[in-house]
Parts: sequence; structure tokens; C-alpha cells
Amino acid sequence: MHKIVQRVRFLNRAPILTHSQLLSNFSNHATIDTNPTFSSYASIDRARTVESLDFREITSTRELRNAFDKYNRNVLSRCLNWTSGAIDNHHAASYVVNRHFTADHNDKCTKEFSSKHLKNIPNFVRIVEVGARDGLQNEKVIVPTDVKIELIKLLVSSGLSVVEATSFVSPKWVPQLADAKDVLKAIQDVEGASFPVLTPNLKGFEAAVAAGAKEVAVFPAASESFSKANLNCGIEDNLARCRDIASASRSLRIPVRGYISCVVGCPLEGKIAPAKVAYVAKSLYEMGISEISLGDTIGVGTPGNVIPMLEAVLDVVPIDKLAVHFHDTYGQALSNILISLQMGISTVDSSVSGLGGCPYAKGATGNVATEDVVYMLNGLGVKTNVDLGKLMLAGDFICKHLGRASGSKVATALNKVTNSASKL
Ligand SMILES: CC(C)(COP(=O)([O-])OP(=O)([O-])OC[C@H]1O[C@@H](n2cnc3c(N)ncnc32)[C@H](O)[C@@H]1OP(=O)([O-])[O-])[C@@H](O)C(=O)NCCC(=O)NCCSC(=O)C[C@@](C)(O)CC(=O)[O-]
Repeated sequence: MHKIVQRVRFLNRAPILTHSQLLSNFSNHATIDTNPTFSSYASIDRARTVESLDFREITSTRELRNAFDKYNRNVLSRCLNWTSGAIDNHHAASYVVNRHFTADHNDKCTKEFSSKHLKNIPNFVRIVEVGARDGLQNEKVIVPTDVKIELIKLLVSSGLSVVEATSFVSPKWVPQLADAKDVLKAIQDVEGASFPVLTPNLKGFEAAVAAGAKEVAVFPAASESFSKANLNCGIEDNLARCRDIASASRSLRIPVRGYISCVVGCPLEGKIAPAKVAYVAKSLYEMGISEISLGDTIGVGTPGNVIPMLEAVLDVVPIDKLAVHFHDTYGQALSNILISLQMGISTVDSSVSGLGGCPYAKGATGNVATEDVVYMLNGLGVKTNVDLGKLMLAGDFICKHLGRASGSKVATALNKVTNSASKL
């Protein structure tokens, strides 16, 4: 039933069914419908828990499946005992979404497939949501603080357990995040997630801690030129700043994440050698950084250059300390994530609706969209604890505010499907 509630909820254009309304609709269908093709559903063992009901059992009947394929409203109505009205449209939409367009995997197929080709893929992937920071930092028009706060709350309510909240950087460099202190203070009581913030130097670290930060992130680059453009200092000077933050955080027991920018390519230097990335990763590891996120800042990576980069880093840093952070400029992010998972990495950064871009990396488009990552992981049978429907609500919210379409292919496709379904 949880699944059903989820699917109906994400159709936020019409009233939401309560749990008991859904239950009663379900028992009605099971008892009233006399169509023989529907008997497999009608004979569902009553002793089974409500949670175990699954639309797949219903949609396995040929007549119903054909009706969905042809969007035949008459047959659908007969099979499902619909009457007209908003509730029925909810049903239609959730059936259609489930039948055709979710990434729910078929257990048998996926398991056989995984055992051969996907055996290293983790059972659980931790998603680090960076939309409120990486996603918004490049926006020219200042997003009001309360919109940022609402976005963060919506992201948490979708089940994301790490939601990067903002950056304590110079407001002259990144004016969009000048309200870092207010954002962080306003989410102190939000439960269910951690809220890391970027800190480029001790000044930023101290301000973040004063505002209530319990996790921070430093962000050196693997490219000397990019380091200067982004942080006004070279790689070594910046590593010294990271070291200062790492030692200041130790006594406060504050975990420090380390991003490495430009791990395969730099907007100023071009290709980046894997050895350079490994050098910065090893330096961060040796200073006690809790997790190292490898950033393809301008999205030029393909599995062809990501694999050698990951191999070089894996020689010097244990796999459980690594995360990947792909931008989707050339549409390669999901393939790069899949390769990273196959190599054993189980933490992935992404941004709701594919928002993002670094102000100091010209041409870089958004991060990989969290919706697309969740959809792919659902399809692989990998757990994330993220509710795709609720995540789409967060995406909808921020896209409406920014006045632009979602950068997530999954959100765009599912929204089209549910719009069609609501016309049934
Ligand atoms: C690092 C600095 C501050 C050096 O900037 P600077 O100008 O060299 O610093 P400074 O020490 O000379 O100070 C200049 C002014 O900034 C102030 N200042 C100094 N530090 C801070 C601070 N922490 N917070 C607030 N203010 C600060 C300082 O007080 C002073 O103020 P003034 O006296 O002129 O009024 C600057 O270069 C900066 O803020 N850079 C941040 C750039 C940035 O945020 N880039 C985007 C994030 S990186 C990214 O997106 C990549 C990533 C992580 O996502 C991974 C990926 O995608 O691959």
C-alpha cells in the first residue's frame, strides 16, 4: 500500500487519497468485480498484509494489460469498476505509471542479470543531494531564503539522508549563497538528514560552526588553474587550508567531506591526468577527511576516462571513503555512475531536477538529476530509501520557482504520463 500511496501522492495536481480511501477502493475492486480475467486479483489472500498488495498482480491479466496499452477507457472502467471522478483519475494515473513507466524491477530477471554482469553493484546507495548548494550557487537571480529552506525540507521529506545545504564562501564570489547562516539556522530542527556545508577556509569553517553546522566540506581541485580560478589559490595552498579545517574539526568531532574538482577534465587545462587526482585524494585521506567526492565538474567524463581515474584513486584511498559527483553536460553521467557502482562505489552525489553548475567552470551544465539516479537504481533493484514521487514534488517546487522545466528526464517523462492519465 505504501507504493500505491506514493504513486498517487506524486500526482500533486489533484486531491490526494487518504490511506483508508485507497484501502476501501482496493477492497471494492477485489470484491465487486466479477470479470473472470480479474479473478487473480479478487482471490488475493485476505490474510496477506496490505503492504504486500502490488499492482503487478492486477496488471498481469491480459485484458487489463491491453486496455492500458491502448489507453482504452471503457475496458479500463469495466475491469476496475471505475465511475467518473477525480479519484478514478488518480487510479488511472497510478496504474498507468506503474504499468509502463516506473523502474520497478522484475525480481527474477534482475537477479539473473545482476549475478552475471552487475555483481559488484551495492545493495544500497547513499545519495548526497547537492541541489540546494551546487544546484543553486550558479543561479543569477537570488532565490529567497525561505524558498531554499522549503526546498531543503521537501528534499528531506523524500527520504534523502544527506542534503547539502549551502556554502560559507565569500558573498562577493558567490552572491547566491550569501544567506548561508540564515538557511542553516532555519533547518536546525529538521530531522532525518544531515546538512553538510562548503567551507573554503577557516573563516568559513568558523562561521559555519557558529551557525550550527555539524558537517562541512572542503573542495580542492585536481587542476592548478581551476584551483586559482575557483579559490584564488593553487592546489598546495588550498590543501594547507583543508588541513587547517581538518584539524579544527577534529576536536569538535565534525566530519569533513572533501570534493575534488576537475577529476577528468578542466575548463582551463583540458584533460587531467589520473595521477593528479590520486595525489589530491591521497592528501585528503591522509589528513583524515571522512569521504572524498570525485567531481567531474564540467561533465566531460565518459567511462573511458572515468575508469582509469577511479583505478588511480583506488590505489591510494579505500573504496568505502569514495563518492562520485557527475555533471551531465554531455549526457554521460548515468553511464559514469553505473561504472562507478560496478567498481564498488556506493555513494553518489546528485541534484534535484538536474540543477547546477559551477560559477567558475564556464559551460558546465547541471549535475546529474537525482530523479534519474533514483530511477536507475530502482531499476537495478538497489535501495536508496528515496521516494521518487516526493522527490519529484521537491523538483516541481524549485523548477516552478525558477520558472524553468526540470532537467530530469525521468521527471519530465513521468509528468507527461500522469498528465495523459488524468485525461482518461
Ligand atoms: C576562498 C575565497 C573566500 C577566497 O577569496 P579571496 O578573495 O582570495 O579571500 P581573501 O582571504 O583575500 O578575502 C577577501 C574577502 O572575502 C572575505 N572572505 C574570505 N573568506 C570568506 C568566507 N569563507 N566567507 C565569507 N567571506 C570570506 C574576506 O573577509 C574578505 O572580505 P573583505 O575584507 O574584502 O570584505 C573565495 O575564493 C571563495 O569564496 N571562493 C568560493 C568559490 C565557490 O564557492 N565555488 C563554487 C563551489 S566549488 C564547486 O562547485 C565544485 C564542486 C565542489 O561542486 C565539485 C564539482 O562540481 O566538481
